[in-house]
Amino acid sequence: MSGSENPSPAPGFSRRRLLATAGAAGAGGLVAGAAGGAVGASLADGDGSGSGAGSLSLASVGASAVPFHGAQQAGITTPAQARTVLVAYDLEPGADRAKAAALMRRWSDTAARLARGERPDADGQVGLDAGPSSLTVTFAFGATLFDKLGLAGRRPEGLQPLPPFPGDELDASRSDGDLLVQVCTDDALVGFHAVRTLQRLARGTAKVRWQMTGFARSPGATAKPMTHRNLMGQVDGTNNPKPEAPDFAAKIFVGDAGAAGGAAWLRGGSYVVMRRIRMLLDDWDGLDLAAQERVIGRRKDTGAPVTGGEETTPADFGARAANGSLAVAENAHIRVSAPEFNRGATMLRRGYSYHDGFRPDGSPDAGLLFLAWQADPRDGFVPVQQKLARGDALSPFVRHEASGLYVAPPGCPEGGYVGQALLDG
Ligand SMILES: C=CC1=C(C)c2cc3[nH]c(cc4nc(cc5[nH]c(cc1n2)c(C)c5CCC(=O)O)C(CCC(=O)O)=C4C)c(C)c3C=C
Ligand SMILES: [Fe+2]
Repeated sequence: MSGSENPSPAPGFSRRRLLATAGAAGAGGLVAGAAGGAVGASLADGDGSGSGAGSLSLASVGASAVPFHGAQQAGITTPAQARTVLVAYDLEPGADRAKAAALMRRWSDTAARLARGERPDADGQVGLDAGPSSLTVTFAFGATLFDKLGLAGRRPEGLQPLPPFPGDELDASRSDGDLLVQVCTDDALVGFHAVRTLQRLARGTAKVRWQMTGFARSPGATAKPMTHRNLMGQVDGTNNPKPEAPDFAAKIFVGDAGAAGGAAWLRGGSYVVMRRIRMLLDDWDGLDLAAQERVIGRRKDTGAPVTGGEETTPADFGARAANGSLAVAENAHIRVSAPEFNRGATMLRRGYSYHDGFRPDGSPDAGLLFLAWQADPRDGFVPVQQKLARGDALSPFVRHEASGLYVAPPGCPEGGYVGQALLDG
């Protein structure tokens, strides 16, 4: 049943009591846009004003809602929420196209309802009390799904296995998968609730292959909205492509060329590369500040290029130090990865930090769940990673431990479901 057919709000969370307030803060230079608008609601007071004695207001973080339906799926250009759970699924043996289509409809309907703050059927009540907390659920398909469903002829050309890269130490059991579900939210309990609900709905059709959990800054944790910091302490996301740039959509979403052949269903979709990248933080901590800044080519405190200015000042890649050497080193991460040195290769990086305890040697099992969205990985992640793996000053401090390439269909309208043009067509 779709959300529009059964718009039952969570107790104490009626639409009537939703009051528009300020917009959510953008992260990584992204604007909140329509999908990032926040709404505030009062749960316990009678008139919805939130001002009654003893009343409790649902804070803007909890009440903020991101629409599920739209031309593109939410969770791609949405400013990064505080939490993510990535869950990859494999189809159960014998699951055919009809079963996969039914699952995508169940998942889409439920994700839309959860994103509005409504409770799913047969709810375990974990989601009581909280608002949607900017929940987004984003669905994507791996190459193996097309083969298993007899849809090899409609597999888009960009969905080839990623080539091996020098230095890869990939764990197959935490890589790939027929389906990827990215759940993002500002509240961990809301995230668990969504993940658990979707997993229950998959029974009989798909089973979990792997799961990873990541985190970013919580809204309000910094004095003003700012680009996130990663676990190495760097400001990370500064030079992401900006949604307002004229070529943004062409670089990030699949256009006519990428939707050629049997892949017309993909127009408006996007490819996502997942890399679980462990940071060798004990080694990194052994570098002094100047050396750390040389590795990236940016200052740690402000995120500004080492050639001067502020965070958003373009790096001066031609500048030389007093001794004549390049100010942004030949192997500095921003020089090796920048679009201007990679034939314009562009991707929207929307990664999350992870920390899964400590390894037997005492080093943190921590790093970056790197997630990069692009119109075609052959013109985005692949050439850039080929270069980084060979000549990036950051490489000695990171290990790529898991990998996946998936294609996210375009968004769906109310009454439709994600992937419908492929699975029904
Ligand atoms: C293949 C693509 C990339 C991988 C893998 C990658 C890993 C990685 N990056 C950082 C930290 C930073 N990256 C920064 C910039 C940056 N990184 C990539 C690509 C990959 N990074 C690009 C395309 C860019 C933008 C370059 C530019 O145009 O200037 C930065 C600087 C700030 C920013 O612009 O975001 C940092 C810091 C880590 C720690 C990491 C692996 C763990
Ligand atoms: Fe990077």
